[in-house]
Amino acid sequence: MRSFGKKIGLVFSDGRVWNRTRRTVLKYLKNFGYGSRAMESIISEECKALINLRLQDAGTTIIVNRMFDVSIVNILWKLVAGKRYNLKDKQLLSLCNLITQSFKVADMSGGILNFLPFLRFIMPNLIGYTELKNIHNTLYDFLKNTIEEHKATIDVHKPRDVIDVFLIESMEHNSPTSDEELQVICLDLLEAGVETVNNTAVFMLLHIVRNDSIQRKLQQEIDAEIGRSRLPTLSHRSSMVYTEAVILESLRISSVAAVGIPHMALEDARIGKYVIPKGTFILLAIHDLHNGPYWKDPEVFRPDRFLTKEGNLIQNDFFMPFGSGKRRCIGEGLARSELFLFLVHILQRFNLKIPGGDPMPCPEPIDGVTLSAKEFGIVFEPRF
Ligand code: HEM
Repeated sequence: MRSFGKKIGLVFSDGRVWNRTRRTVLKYLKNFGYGSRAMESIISEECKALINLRLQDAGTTIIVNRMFDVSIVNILWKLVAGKRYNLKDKQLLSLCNLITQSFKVADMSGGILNFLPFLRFIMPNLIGYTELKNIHNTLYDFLKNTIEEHKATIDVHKPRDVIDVFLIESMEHNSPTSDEELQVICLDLLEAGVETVNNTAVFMLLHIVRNDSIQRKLQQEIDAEIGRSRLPTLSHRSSMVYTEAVILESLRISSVAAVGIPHMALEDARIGKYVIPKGTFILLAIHDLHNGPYWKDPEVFRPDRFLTKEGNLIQNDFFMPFGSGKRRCIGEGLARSELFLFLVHILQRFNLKIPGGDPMPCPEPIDGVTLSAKEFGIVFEPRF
């Protein structure tokens, strides 16, 4: 339903289609700076724009739940579609809103629609089919227009972005990527890359605003390593282990990709006393793994659990927010760079306060394809 009745794209495909698509997408993203200094400067520009926006509304209550959406799309879209949107752009905000809505209609198992698909003929409204269909139609209209605009202005000798390279490849080869495939790949990147990072960043702010001492410690590290006038860069990461530990602890306690992305057993298998027949649909219980007894006090937000006594970061086999193995997330590097730069830019410039009269924001998540925080506000108080 999400991919024109075919198993295409990156996130929900498998076998040869998946293999080819994953390799090609990564290659093309890297051609346009993915994982390089160019990527860092794109993230930095978006951080600066976000800080300017927060300076304009400093001192007032900001509902932060969708605060990073447009910045994150801009970072990804600069590589994929060569485009940037104003942080208040109405069309983009409404598209992000649609993605958020679609992530709440179902969960990663696909919900009732996935297990009893015939129900879409009997009660399409009740099981969310109609809503999902409408949302996907609008998202695909947007992507189709974006691809058409590229076709109209393309110069085959000067590809501008990932969409251009896919189109040129299609013109030059016998087994081209169809427009439908390209649309699904773009949707995969948007859906996998925006909600996950936004929701993690929002949970990170939530845990920080709930814990004054953690906020102070972060600001002390920022002041000591970067100061107030220098621009934060990714090179500061290696010396800012407490900040890194706060990011890891946010990824642990509020694991937004709670059950990862569905896998399938390719062969009959046995795990302990369980037999997993070939073809079984499998979800990873990432959120449970990260909040289970191994962590001793899993319900406490305690970044120090990721630090040794000497202050080095601890690698942990029980920690896999980006999955594991061949299908591991392709956006881990980007997501971690975004989380670091968002956090450091914000706390360099602002104290985060719970608005007077508001209760402490609640870390209990809302269920969905990715977990999200319940609505809460923050006052951004300039530090200087
Ligand atoms: C905090 C942010 C993120 C989290 C927690 C996250 C988590 C995950 C997880 C758990 C998986 C499934 C891995 C598995 O099955 O083993 C995954 C897959 C994926 N992620 Fe992310 N992700 C994040 C950000 C991103 C970003 C920024 C992008 C965009 C570039 C992205 C693109 C993808 C794609 C395309 C896949 C499917 C890979 C495949 O099936 O080959 N993710 N992610």
